[in-house]
Amino acid sequence: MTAMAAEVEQDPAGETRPVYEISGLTKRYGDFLALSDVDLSLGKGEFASVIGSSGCGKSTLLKIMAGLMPPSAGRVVLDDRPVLGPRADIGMMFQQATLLPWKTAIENIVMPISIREGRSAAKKALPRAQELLELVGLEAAGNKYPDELSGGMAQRVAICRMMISEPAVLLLDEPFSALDELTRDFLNIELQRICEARDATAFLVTHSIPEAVILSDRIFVMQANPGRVGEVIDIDLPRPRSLDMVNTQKFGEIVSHIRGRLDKEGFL
Ligand SMILES: Nc1ncnc2c1ncn2[C@@H]1O[C@H](COP(=O)(O)OP(=O)(O)OP(=O)(O)O)[C@@H](O)[C@H]1O
Repeated sequence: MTAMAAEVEQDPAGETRPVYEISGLTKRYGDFLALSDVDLSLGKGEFASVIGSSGCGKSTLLKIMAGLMPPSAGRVVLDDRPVLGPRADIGMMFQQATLLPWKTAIENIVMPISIREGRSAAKKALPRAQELLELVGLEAAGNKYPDELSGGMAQRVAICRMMISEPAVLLLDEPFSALDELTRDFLNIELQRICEARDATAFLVTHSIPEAVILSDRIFVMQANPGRVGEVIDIDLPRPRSLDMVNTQKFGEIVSHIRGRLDKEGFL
């Protein structure tokens, strides 16, 4: 971030400006209370994760944040505008890359532009797509089709597709959980690098405590019945994070603290 951008993004107290503000969020499915009075805000450039037992409402929260589902009560505001439906400034990534098999990698990356702004805008975005491919180390793979890519390569193409619209926020629903552990570790470090390079704000749903700790500035620990934020944990490990940090005492302490919180809620 440049010095000027830093001035714009920080308030006089030095706090990072919130880009996402969620207040009093409640979601009912019929009589079932899935989320109760969730408040959270994300600062510009912050990486936050949400972790919690199965069924505590993580995906529900993410879908509401993405504008894919309305809340029963409460507000979601992104960059001072209420989120009332899907928006170009919200990037999403799921467990499966869901690339179109009949399009090349680079054509898949510009697909969101093509849908929103038409084919000529998508053509103009090709050099930007190539830059993104370079950012994820796939500069030679632009003309490959999805069935010629490994699972890890396909997810890196999906990262580029998410980034092409320069979203203000990235909503990540267990994006690497279907991949083998080595690829997953590698892509987590890649994701950190990309977020830092773009000063992106990210919100990750994960079932992996170490993954949440290695990536996050803050972790929201959710509790179930009804789904709510039980604890917010600041992760003050230095950045950039590296995989060898998992062997440090501090990392171990943070992981066991979170595990203790989740065990009480029936996690694992
Ligand atoms: N469309 C729906 N209708 C009724 N109940 C639902 C619906 N979607 C989710 N639920 C319920 O709401 C609760 C929260 O679901 P959600 O998928 O948000 O949890 P989660 O924390 O993401 O779970 P997991 O970690 O298993 O993916 C669960 O008890 C689920 O059964």
